[in-house]
Amino acid sequence: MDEQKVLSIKGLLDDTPEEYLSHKEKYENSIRKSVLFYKTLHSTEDENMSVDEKTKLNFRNIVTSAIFKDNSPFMLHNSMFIPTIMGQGTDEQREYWMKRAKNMEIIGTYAQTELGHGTFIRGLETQATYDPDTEEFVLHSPVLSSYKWWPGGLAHTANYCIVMARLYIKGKSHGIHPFMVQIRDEETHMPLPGIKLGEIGAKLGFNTVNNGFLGFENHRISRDRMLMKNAQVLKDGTFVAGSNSKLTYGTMVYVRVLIVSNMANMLAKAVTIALRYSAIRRQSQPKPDEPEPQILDYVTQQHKLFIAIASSHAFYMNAMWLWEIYYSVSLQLASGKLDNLPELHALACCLKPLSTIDATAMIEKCRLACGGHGYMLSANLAQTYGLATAAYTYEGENTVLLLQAARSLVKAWVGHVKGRPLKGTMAYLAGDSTVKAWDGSIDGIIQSFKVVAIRKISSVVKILQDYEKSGLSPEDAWNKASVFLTAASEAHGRAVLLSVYKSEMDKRAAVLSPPLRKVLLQLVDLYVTYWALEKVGDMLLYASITDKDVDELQRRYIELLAAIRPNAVGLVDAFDFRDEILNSTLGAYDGRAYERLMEEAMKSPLNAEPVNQTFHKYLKPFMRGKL
Ligand SMILES: CCCCCCCC/C=C\CCCCCCC/C=C/C(=O)SCCNC(=O)CCNC(=O)[C@H](O)C(C)(C)COP(=O)(O)OP(=O)(O)OC[C@H]1O[C@@H](n2cnc3c(N)ncnc32)[C@H](O)[C@@H]1OP(=O)(O)O
Ligand SMILES: Cc1cc2nc3c(=O)[nH]c(=O)nc-3n(C[C@H](O)[C@H](O)[C@H](O)COP(=O)(O)OP(=O)(O)OC[C@H]3O[C@@H](n4cnc5c(N)ncnc54)[C@H](O)[C@@H]3O)c2cc1C
Repeated sequence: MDEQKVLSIKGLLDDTPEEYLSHKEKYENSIRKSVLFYKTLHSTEDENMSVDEKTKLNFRNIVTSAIFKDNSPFMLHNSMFIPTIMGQGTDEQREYWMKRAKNMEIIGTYAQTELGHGTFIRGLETQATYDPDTEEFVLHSPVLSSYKWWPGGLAHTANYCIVMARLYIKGKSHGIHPFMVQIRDEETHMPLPGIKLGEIGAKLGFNTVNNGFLGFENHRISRDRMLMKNAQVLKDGTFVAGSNSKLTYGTMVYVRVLIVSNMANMLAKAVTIALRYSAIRRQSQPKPDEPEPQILDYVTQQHKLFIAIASSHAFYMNAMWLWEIYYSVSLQLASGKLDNLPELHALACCLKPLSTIDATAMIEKCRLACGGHGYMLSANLAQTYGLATAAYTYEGENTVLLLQAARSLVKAWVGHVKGRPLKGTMAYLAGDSTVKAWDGSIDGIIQSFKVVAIRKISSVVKILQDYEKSGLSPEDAWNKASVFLTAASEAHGRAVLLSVYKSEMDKRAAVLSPPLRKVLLQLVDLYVTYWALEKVGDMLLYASITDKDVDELQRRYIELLAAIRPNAVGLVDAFDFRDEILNSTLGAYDGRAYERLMEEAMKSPLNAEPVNQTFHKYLKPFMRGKL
């Protein structure tokens, strides 16, 4: 990614901090910058790109979107509108729409969630009724709850959008399908007739993404606006179903994979800020005859921050591994081979939740590790948290996705018990389900996490079966057991995260210099040891760990923190974020945090004058008893 080129764009960086702009000004400023950015670095994914190039592009989009401190109103254009055209359009539709979308002749978004439904896609109420007489679809929002609600860029930015709507033909519902809908006039940008648009209001974050609402009043579109790669409606209204109704959910799988790499990037940003600040901040005097130490020398500070470095590496390695699987399954789907789609879906339903749960918690921990200055918006930690925590919810709320993964794990386990072979990332479920004696090596601990997953999956299946034997319906049994179903999915996800991180690092270790290999493998060791201590209950229950082993693990963990300390600043410098991307008074490379805090403070509009006009208008009369 040519950051120099991006950062050389005049006007891209803010003179007035966004914090002091109004809600409306923030949006307008973000549009201004997005246009500048795209004009200079306009690039989108090309279907002929190699896996590596595609992944770099996704990373590039993620990194560049960081410039905005919040996300761009163009975000959905890149991350969902274009991927949906690519994944759901016929060759002809792709040919036409990809050209317009890539050239930014049109700006799109992805409108699926409604005021009344987000998780339950099969409950979406927006109607697309086929009229064979005119060969058109009539889009209609029958009730308020059917209004599209949330899509990024929908309010004032996009002039087209993918609408996920329920298809009706001759009164019969044929499920949810994607429709390309023009929502604003390309010249005037006015909403088209029968279309109501607006903004949903201020949020915890994402305040420049222009999330909006969309309602239809019998709005007509031509038949060729249904994206018909996976299912078709013929002129006479004949419906031709796709090979798998879930193929229309394909964009969500893509974004879930993208989110894992995005979490690696977000966490890397936050720990760079917090760790650099911890290297310059001195506080307290544990040794009376010595100067105040860097707070980075407090082991508790190392405990808060070093796991974030290792986790960012772990998410990155898992994301690159998952991208390979995504692209190979996508190629298989293109040739009609569907049998690896369930595994990809299950993996994305584990890794998206775990990476967002961990990243959100660790970004907040990075903020908390910076004391009062971490609470300043100019530190850019709160905003980073706001962006990350949104990913807990969007693209499939985490609980819901973990339950989806549990569906696959339960099916795999029941099949295994009946003698059906297990494959891919679930093959280990056929392995040994006991740990005779604790093995504290990295591979031994990873094996213990696999045993924990096996035991949690097998025990929750037993709970389900007992409930069903007692007369409960499968649905009620499932709901009753759902807390432990999500726990089983989390255990599987942990086992995958750990084993992929280790194996991907091992692959790379061979080409690393010995000093670099040593440091990176220390991070793997730290990650595995940290999680063994975090999940010590599971280790006691299922992995034969003794109190002596725990004591040994704790000492190893402390030694690892000490071993990593000398390289800690180098490890975050290696993320190679430029100051403009970090956008943080605390994280700048030169370490001049106090000067930057003061510089940013002086940009507050309140500091433009020594006495604010409210003194004469309110305070003085009030203090003189005259109000
Ligand atoms: C200028 C700079 C610009 C920079 C631009 C780029 C910046 C990029 C930065 C960051 C990257 C990320 C940013 C993305 C931003 C996104 C914003 C948010 C968008 C959204 O949120 S879009 C809406 C997302 N909504 C959801 O995800 C809804 C979640 N719900 C569901 O997915 C489904 O309802 C469900 C899966 C929970 C249930 O579906 P359903 O009821 O139909 O199915 P079930 O009965 O449960 O299962 C049946 C069966 O189907 C299988 N199944 C389900 N889903 C899938 C799937 N997706 N693929 C394959 N198979 C699937 C399921 O396993 C069952 O199988 P079995 O019967 O068990 O065999
Ligand atoms: C910042 C942001 C950006 C977004 N951008 C877009 C966008 O561009 N396009 C778009 O279409 N959507 C977008 N969304 C919407 C997002 O996809 C939905 O918010 C998400 O799918 C969750 O749906 P919901 O909000 O309706 O919550 P609900 O589905 O109502 O869920 C609410 C809560 O109920 C519980 N719950 C729900 N279902 C189950 C279940 N089956 N089992 C157990 N518990 C359950 C969970 O605790 C869940 O958190 C965005 C959301 C956010 C926050």
